[in-house]
Amino acid sequence: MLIIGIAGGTGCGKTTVVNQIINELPDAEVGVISQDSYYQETSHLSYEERTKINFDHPRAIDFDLMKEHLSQLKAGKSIDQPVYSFVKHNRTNDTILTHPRKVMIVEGILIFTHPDIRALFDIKIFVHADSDERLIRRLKRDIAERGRDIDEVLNRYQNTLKPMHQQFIEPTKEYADIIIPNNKYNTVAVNIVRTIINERLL
Ligand SMILES: Nc1ncnc2c1ncn2[C@@H]1O[C@H](COP(=O)(O)OP(=O)(O)O)[C@@H](O)[C@H]1O
Ligand SMILES: O=c1ccn([C@@H]2O[C@H](COP(=O)(O)O)[C@@H](O)[C@H]2O)c(=O)[nH]1
Repeated sequence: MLIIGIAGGTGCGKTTVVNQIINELPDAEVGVISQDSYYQETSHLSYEERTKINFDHPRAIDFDLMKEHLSQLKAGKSIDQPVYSFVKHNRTNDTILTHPRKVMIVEGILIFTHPDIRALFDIKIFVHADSDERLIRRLKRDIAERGRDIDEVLNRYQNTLKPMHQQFIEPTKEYADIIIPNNKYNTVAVNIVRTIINERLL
C-alpha cells in the first residue's frame, strides 16, 4: 500500500486537490482518509463547550485512533472511519466502512505534526496558499457549508487559526517531499501526483 499524506493550512485547498487527484482514478484502488474524522470524541461536552475547543491544536486530534486505523489498513484490514459534523462540532454516530486500497490518501492540517503518523507516509505533500487567500476561502466556505457567520470565522482566525498555523502547521512544511503552490488552481501539480499514483496502480 502506498500512503500519501497531504497537509497544509485551513483553506489552502487540500480537499479540492485530493478530489482533483482521485477524479477519474478507480474508486476500488484509491481511498481517502480525512483528519476531520479523527477529531476527539466530545459527546460529554455541551454544544457551547465544544465551540470553545481549539480545533487547530494537535491535541484536538485522536492520533492514537488514526495510527491504529492506518496500521490496520496497511495490514490489509478494513476500518470503520468515523464521520464528523462541523455543524455539531462532534463525531456523528455514523462510520464509513473503509477497505484497504493500493493507494490511500490522508489529508488534514495537522497530520505532519505527529512523528508516528508522519513515518507512515510514503510521500508527504504540503499544499501552500497565502494566508489572505486561505482566510477568504475559509470565510466563504464556512458560511456556505459549515453553518458559521462572519464574526465566528474572523474571531477564530485571529484567536486560534493564525497562531496555531504559525506554531504547528507551517513548520511541518519542512517535512514535505513536494510543495504544491495553490494560490491558483494547479492542474500541473495535480497531474504529477496522479501520474505517481497511476504508476503504482499498473
Ligand atoms: N486554488 C483555488 N483557488 C480558488 N479557490 C479554491 C482553490 N482551492 C480550493 N478553493 C476553494 O476554497 C475553499 C477551501 O478549499 P478546501 O479544499 O476545502 O480547503 P482545505 O481542505 O485545505 O481546508 C473551497 O470552497 C474551495 O472550493
Ligand atoms: O468542529 C470543528 C472542527 C474543526 N474546525 C475547523 O476545521 C479546520 C480544519 O478543516 P479544513 O477542511 O482543513 O479547513 C480547522 O482549522 C478547524 O478550525 C471547526 O471549525 N469545527
